[in-house]
Amino acid sequence: MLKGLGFNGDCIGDRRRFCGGGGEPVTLTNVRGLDQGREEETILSPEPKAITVRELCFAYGGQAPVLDSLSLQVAPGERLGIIGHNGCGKTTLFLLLCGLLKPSAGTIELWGSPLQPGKFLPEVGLLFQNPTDQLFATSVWDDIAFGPQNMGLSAETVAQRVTQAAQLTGVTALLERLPHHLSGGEKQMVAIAGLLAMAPKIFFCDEPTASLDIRARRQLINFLGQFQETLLISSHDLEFVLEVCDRVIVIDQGQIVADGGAEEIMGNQTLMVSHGLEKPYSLR
Ligand SMILES: Nc1ncnc2c1ncn2[C@@H]1O[C@H](COP(=O)(O)OP(=O)(O)OP(=O)(O)O)[C@@H](O)[C@H]1O
Repeated sequence: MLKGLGFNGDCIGDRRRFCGGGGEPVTLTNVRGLDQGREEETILSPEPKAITVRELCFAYGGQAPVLDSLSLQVAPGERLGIIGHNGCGKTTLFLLLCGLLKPSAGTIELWGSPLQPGKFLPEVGLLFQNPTDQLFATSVWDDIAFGPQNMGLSAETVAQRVTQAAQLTGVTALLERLPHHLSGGEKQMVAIAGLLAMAPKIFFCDEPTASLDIRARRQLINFLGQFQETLLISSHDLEFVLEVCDRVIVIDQGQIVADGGAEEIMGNQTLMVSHGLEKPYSLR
């Protein structure tokens, strides 16, 4: 869970600066396909991991470590579910991976380059647990446009990005509305549209189904099912994780205690219970 943005002085900068994106048009299916330079590089040399974390440690303001020598690799295009009991450090890990928190020790690389905490990350999108944390403009259009505008794109390109992102997330009819008058599910889809408008290459979703009803949850599953970039989802909605993610890690006591196929990990009753989790109903 996100405990506000006052991270005892460990938090770096403004969240909107980090909900960045790449330079490509917004589509669910062709974002990587459009990136021909990267395809050519792939032929010449193996593509670096999207995320490489080595011995990552973090503690909030002199408290006990939340993350304790955690190491992780995520391949480009992988869909990784992050599960664990309340307070195990899932949100903290996302904030570190976005450069919003600075590690106490250890290293983080995105596509083979060291992450510099506090630096603008044009290709990383973080969907906050509470969509209200992400919306602040006086119209949905302005909210979705905020990111592309801050990337220095032309007014025409910004308008295109807003239109495309709104279509992809099904919020076109809401574009003139006040974000704070929307329902929880509508806010969530608008927040996603705002991130997509920046064409992120890595998308972190923190508890994305928390405020969604069954229909909106299904819409999100369908949506993320088509998303082709690297996707990391932290959630207590294990059925959701099962549907969207291929791989799952379990975090406990600051470390990854299990890592494998989603069904393999979440179907293991002993493992799940021993880390304060329950086997999803559909795997019983
Ligand atoms: N700003 C903060 N200052 C001090 N401690 C914090 C802060 N934010 C989180 N914590 C603590 O760090 C630990 C990890 O919190 P975090 O939100 O990362 O866990 P989580 O796995 O996302 O939890 P949940 O499943 O409940 O959302 C918790 O013990 C929490 O109380």
